[in-house]
Amino acid sequence: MSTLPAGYRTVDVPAERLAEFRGTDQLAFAGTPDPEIEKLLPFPIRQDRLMAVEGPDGAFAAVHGSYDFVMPVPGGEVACSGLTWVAVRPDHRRRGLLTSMIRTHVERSLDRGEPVSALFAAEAAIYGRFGYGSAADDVRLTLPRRAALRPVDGADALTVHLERVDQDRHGELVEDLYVRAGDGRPGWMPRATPALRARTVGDPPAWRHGNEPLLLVTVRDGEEVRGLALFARKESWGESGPDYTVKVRQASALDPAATYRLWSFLLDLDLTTTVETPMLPVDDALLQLLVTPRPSRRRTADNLWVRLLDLPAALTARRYAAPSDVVLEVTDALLPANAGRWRLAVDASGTADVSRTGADADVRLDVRELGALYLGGRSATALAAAGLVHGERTSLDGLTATFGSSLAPVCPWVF
Ligand SMILES: CC(=O)SCCNC(=O)CCNC(=O)[C@H](O)C(C)(C)COP(=O)(O)OP(=O)(O)OC[C@H]1O[C@@H](n2cnc3c(N)ncnc32)[C@H](O)[C@@H]1OP(=O)(O)O
Repeated sequence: MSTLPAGYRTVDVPAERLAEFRGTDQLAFAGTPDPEIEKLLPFPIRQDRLMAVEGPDGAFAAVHGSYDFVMPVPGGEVACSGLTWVAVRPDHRRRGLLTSMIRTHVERSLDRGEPVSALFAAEAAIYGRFGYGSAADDVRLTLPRRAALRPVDGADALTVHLERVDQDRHGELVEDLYVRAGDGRPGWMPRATPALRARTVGDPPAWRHGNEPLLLVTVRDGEEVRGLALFARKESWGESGPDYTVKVRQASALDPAATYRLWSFLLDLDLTTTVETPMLPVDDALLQLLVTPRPSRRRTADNLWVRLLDLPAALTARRYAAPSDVVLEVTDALLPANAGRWRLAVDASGTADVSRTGADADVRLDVRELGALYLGGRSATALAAAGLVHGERTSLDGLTATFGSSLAPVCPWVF
C-alpha cells in the first residue's frame, strides 16, 4: 500500500539512471560527485535492488537500495536485506517519501524470501518507528602510543610485514581474515561481492583526508597469515615534535598471540602519539588485553538496527542459548502478519519451534524490541526496566538467557 502524496510514484532504477540515483543521494548527504571514486570503486548494489520515487516533474525525489546479505546470527545465518543509500532530496522531505520507501523495501524483501532486514542509521531517531530495533553497539577507542598490553604466550615468535595496499591483490586476503576472525559473531556481515571487497581495500585520494596511502600489515607464523590490519598514518608536527595519528580501518586476528602482535605493532609506530581503532565489538579481545582499560577516549554507539520481516522464519533461523517454552505477544503496526501470540519452544539443542497460539502471553513486546533482542546483544530484563517489554521477572530473565549470545553482535563496517 503506497503512502505517497499525489503526483509521486515508485519506480525501478534502470542502468541509464544510475547517475541520477547517485546525484539524489549526494543532494541528501551533501556528497560531492567524484568520477575518480566511481572509476576505482564499482557501484556496490545490484541494479534490481535499487528503487526510487519520482516527483511530479519525473525526476528522482528519493532513492534507496539494499544488499543481499547472509547475516550471521547465533548458531546460524539468515538471508538479510541490508537497507542502504536511503535518501530523500531536501526539497521533498517530510512528505512521507521515506515511509513509502520502507513499505516498498519490506514488501520486496519479503517477496525475495528475506525474513530479516538490517541497517546502519544515519540518525538514530529515524528507524524505530518502522520496527527496527537497536540490536548491537560498537566501541571506538582512541589510545595513547605504547598503551601496554598484557603479555600473550607465543606472540614473540610471530613476524610482521608491512606493505602498501594493492586494491587488486589484497581484497581476497583481507576478506578471508575478516570472515575467519569473525568466527560466527552475530551481525558480522561478509563482503561477498567483488564490489564490496573493492571498497574494503579501496583508497581513493578523496577518502584519505590528509592520511598517507593505505597500508597493510600482516602478522605471520612462518608463511601463514594469522592477522592483519589496514591502517594509515596522518602526519602532524607539534611544538614538541611529531604528533602523528594512526587510523586503523580494519584489524583482524585469528588467535590471541596474533591479536597481541598486531596491536603491539600498531600501538608503537615511530613519530605517532595516538591510535584510533576501527569499530570494535563491545567484548573485543583488545579491551581485555589493555593493562589500563581507560583509553584517552572511548565512544560507544548504536551499530546494527534489526527488523524482523517474517517473524517465524527469522526466529527459527537462529539457535538459542537455553531451552524455553514461552508465549510472546507481539505488536507490529507495519506488518500485521507478525502480530499476535507466538509460542517459542526451544529444545535442549537450542533449536526453536515457533507457532501461533491462543495461550496467555508470558511476555508482551513490539516487533522493534524483538529485533533488538534478535542478535543476542540485548537483555529482555533490561528492556523491561525501561518499560519497553512487559512480563513477570522470571519470564523476562528466561527470555534474556534464551536469546543470549556468547559473542557480542556487531558489524565492524558501515553499509
Ligand atoms: C539506512 C540508511 O541509509 S540511513 C540514511 C538516511 N538518510 C539520511 O539521513 C539523508 C538525509 N535525510 C533524508 O534523506 C531524509 O530526511 C530522511 C530519509 C531521513 C527522512 O525522509 P522523509 O521523506 O522526510 O521522511 P518521512 O516524511 O517519511 O517521515 C516519516 C517520519 O519520520 C520522521 N523523521 C524523518 N526523518 C527524521 C529524522 N532525521 N529524525 C527524526 N525523525 C525523522 C518524520 O518526522 C516522520 O514522523 P511522523 O510520522 O511522526 O510525522
